[in-house]
Amino acid sequence: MFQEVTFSFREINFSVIGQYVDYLVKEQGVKNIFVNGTTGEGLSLSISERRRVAEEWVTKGRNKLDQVVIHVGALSLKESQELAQHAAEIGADGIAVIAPFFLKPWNKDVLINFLKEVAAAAPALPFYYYHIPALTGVKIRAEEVLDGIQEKIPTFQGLKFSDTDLLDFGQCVDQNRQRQFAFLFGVDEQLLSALVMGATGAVGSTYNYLGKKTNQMLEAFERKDFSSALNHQFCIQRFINFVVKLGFGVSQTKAIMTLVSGIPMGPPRLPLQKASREFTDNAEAKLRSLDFLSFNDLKDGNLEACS
Ligand SMILES: CC(=O)N[C@H](C=O)[C@@H](O)[C@H](O)[C@H](O)CO
Ligand SMILES: CC(=O)C(=O)O
Repeated sequence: MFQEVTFSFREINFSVIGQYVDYLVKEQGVKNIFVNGTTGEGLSLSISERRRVAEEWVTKGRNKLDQVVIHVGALSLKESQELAQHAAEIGADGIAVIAPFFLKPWNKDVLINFLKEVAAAAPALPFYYYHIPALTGVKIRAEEVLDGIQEKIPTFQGLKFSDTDLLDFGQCVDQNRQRQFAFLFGVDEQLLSALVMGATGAVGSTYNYLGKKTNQMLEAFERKDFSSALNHQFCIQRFINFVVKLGFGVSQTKAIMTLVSGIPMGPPRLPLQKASREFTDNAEAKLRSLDFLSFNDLKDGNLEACS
């Protein structure tokens, strides 16, 4: 959600967050929000911007959203603690932390020591570890991180797992069956497989615009209608597979969010670059042919349509 100010710098447009809360709840059926993570370019924001974004989501989401979890990971432990404490002060429902990714923890114990210090700054808030090895470069397996974590971090509540290693994910679930952890899966195109493995929820970028579709898949899974759950997953895959081939990342996600919601997300911030017009046009055509965007003039005889 950035507003173009000059050619080289973008400021956050806080004023659309309230509108976006209503959009997510009403149009996408999304009532749990993960703030300042990957999609929100949390690591590209200043600390004061992160504080303001968090405040805006918590305030505008009051009585509308179920949970607002703030990502407070940072390279500086001190900054991370400041953000954790701030999340507690504003009444957020939880905090999440990625592994520090410049000077990196080299083993599980060191990573836990870091996470523990952040969690201690918000001792009343549920704590989530955000595992995203492809972006942090910290490849310590989540299953190892979770082993004994509650003794070190009493507020530990769950894992946000953004990786395709379903052996690791499955073992996280299997080894912690007696504990009431949340296992939140973060690879949207594989969510159904993760549900089978025991995922209890999902956090992902595509739920901004495929939330409704994904909820249909979750409902089908709940009623054990696996063939329609699979149809929904395949529909979602068709779209993601298409955009992945065009080059898909946070910038492109932002363009699609603007397109589908009609609420201007603005361009991303450097080092990211705005998605090309060509990308957006192609993505839009695909969304229409899959019937993910309404007023579809291809409806009759459209074999690809998903709904
Ligand atoms: C790297 C990244 O951004 N991961 C997101 C969540 O963690 C996902 O939601 C993906 O954007 C999505 O699965 C599409 O590949
Ligand atoms: C998509 C997601 O999980 C994130 O923005 O961190």
